[in-house]
Amino acid sequence: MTELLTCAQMRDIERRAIESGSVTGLDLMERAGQGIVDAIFAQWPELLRQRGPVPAPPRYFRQDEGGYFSRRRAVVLCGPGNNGGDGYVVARLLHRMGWQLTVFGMGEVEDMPPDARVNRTRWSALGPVVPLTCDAFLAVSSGRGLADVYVDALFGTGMTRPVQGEALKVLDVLAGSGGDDFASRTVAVDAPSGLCLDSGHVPGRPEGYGRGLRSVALTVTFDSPKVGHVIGIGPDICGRLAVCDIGLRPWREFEGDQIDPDAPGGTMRHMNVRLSGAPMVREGRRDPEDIARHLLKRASGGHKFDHGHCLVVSGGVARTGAARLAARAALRIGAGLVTLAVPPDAVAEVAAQTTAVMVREVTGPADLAKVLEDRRIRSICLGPGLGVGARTREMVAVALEAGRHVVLDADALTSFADDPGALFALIEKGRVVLTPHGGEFARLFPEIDARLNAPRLLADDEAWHTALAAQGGPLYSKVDAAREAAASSGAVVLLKGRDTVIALPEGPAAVHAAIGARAAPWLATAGAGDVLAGFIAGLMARECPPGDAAECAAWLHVEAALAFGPGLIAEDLPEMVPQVLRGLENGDQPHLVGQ
Ligand SMILES: NC(=O)C1=CN([C@@H]2O[C@H](COP(=O)(O)OP(=O)(O)OC[C@H]3O[C@@H](n4cnc5c(N)ncnc54)[C@H](OP(=O)(O)O)[C@@H]3O)[C@@H](O)[C@H]2O)[C@@H](O)CC1
Ligand SMILES: [K+]
Repeated sequence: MTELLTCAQMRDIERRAIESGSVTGLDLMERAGQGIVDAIFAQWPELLRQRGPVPAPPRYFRQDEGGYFSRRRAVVLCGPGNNGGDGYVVARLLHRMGWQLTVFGMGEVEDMPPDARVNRTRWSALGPVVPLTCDAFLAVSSGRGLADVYVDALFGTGMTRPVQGEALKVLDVLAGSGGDDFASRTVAVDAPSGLCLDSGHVPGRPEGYGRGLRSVALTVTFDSPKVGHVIGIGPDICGRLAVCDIGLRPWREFEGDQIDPDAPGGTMRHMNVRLSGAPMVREGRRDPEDIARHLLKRASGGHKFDHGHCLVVSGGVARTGAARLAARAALRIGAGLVTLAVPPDAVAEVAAQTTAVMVREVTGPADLAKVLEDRRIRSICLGPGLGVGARTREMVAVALEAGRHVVLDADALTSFADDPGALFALIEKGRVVLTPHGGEFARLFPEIDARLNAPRLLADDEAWHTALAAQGGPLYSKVDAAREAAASSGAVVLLKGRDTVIALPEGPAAVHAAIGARAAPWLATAGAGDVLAGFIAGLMARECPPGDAAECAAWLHVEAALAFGPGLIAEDLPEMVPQVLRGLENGDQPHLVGQ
């Protein structure tokens, strides 16, 4: 589990650190620059070796700095802010190693923030700063061939608006629009410039720069990944993500697990955005892996009802497959008992295809209410294959009014498209999980969805967002959207995708990013969502709180898919659960994003 930070949170940590007097902004910038250089040599160790006979050092090379002269060449693009400041440090450190540098700069030195200004001035004592233009950039490559490394230090967490002008032209070329492969030699400082590290979008360029999604080789960020590295197109354009510790740990200790709604945006939030599947960096809410481990501990000698009874409501004849998948998933995740509530005409169909799952004939809402008089039923799953319409709405109402833990998926969500407020009015906080995909989310939360998909609309819940609104950024993110949806509905919202976001009505959110070593593209298969809903229902039957159940289910879903591999169909997912749990028991490492 890794904590993700927003840009405002990162700035806040930096401010606290500097205000403490223990560290200066210059120290942090030096550490950042050194971290980038270290990451470059970790990525390309061959660059540490000398290439060919060593030529005469250029005029500005200073032996007294202890360097040696190398044939290695780097082009460093420095922006007008502290991201650029990091770039100037990198240039100086590589120069000290004898590298030949071409350094491009934006803006005037006197307009730069103080630490960046110091480092630009330090660099200027060693070599020129070439004003950044596309022609100048192209001239360097066409004259001398590609450099060994390109450092993109134009904009980082301070990116406030779409990139334009010469910087945009250069970023397009860097991303390969001219046919040259700069990207595989590019290291991005904090972010590929132009990427909004809060939303994972590139303002004004939904497909990124160049000819479409093109990843840099390496992105080096500081202290923690930012939200934008793992959602939206962030994972597509960041390449390998290296996280560099610049000694800020002591200033990121903060209290509580709640968002203070009145706090200015920069105020720290505890574990409010987490990335599942990466190494855990701090204690907080339970990790999905820990929850899954806990599942292994079935009370010995316990009765099946001790592990919860889960009810899955099925659709009619020829539409029972989805509910059967969900029921199987609930059973595999360890619910003691799973019952399928089936309309009379479909009983024979379901009975013929299930064994361990029980079948109960349920004619309609009144009958469902009767079944729910059995207090041993702890959780209910409605939606998969249920059909869209009034009957489903009534069944959902009965389930929600029964005071159990409920997961609503698919048709149970779409049935309320005309009147989502009617659904939200029935939701008791702390008991319900909604699992929409993008389309279902749009039906239930049309206004939030419009903001999410409007390319330049802003989150307005935070002061800094408001302040930046005048300048056009940052973008409203999927995390913002899921949070707002959870707050307005009172339910845990699991907004599906490769970057699944799970938001609790109280504010905390987690991102489950199926990227890197956790990428499981074969999980996009019919019925996979039904299985996810079943996992959540099964976990809630086992008294897992809804937020934990949603996180653990999302994690297990991907673990199961990874354990099976390509060729997976939805039926395989529940069957992989024992293997995944066995792996946890044996202490096997789960798949980590960073691998
Ligand atoms: N926080 C930390 O702990 C540490 C942070 N560190 C580093 O600092 C970086 C953040 O620095 P930062 O805040 O100065 O922002 P940065 O990304 O340089 O951009 C701001 C400049 O760009 C400009 N600008 C923005 N958008 C633009 C556009 N589209 N087109 C044109 N101009 C645009 C903007 O202009 P303005 O909006 O003010 O007019 C301003 O001049 C962070 O990513 C990391 O690398 C490290 O040193 C380690 C410690
Ligand atoms: K950058």
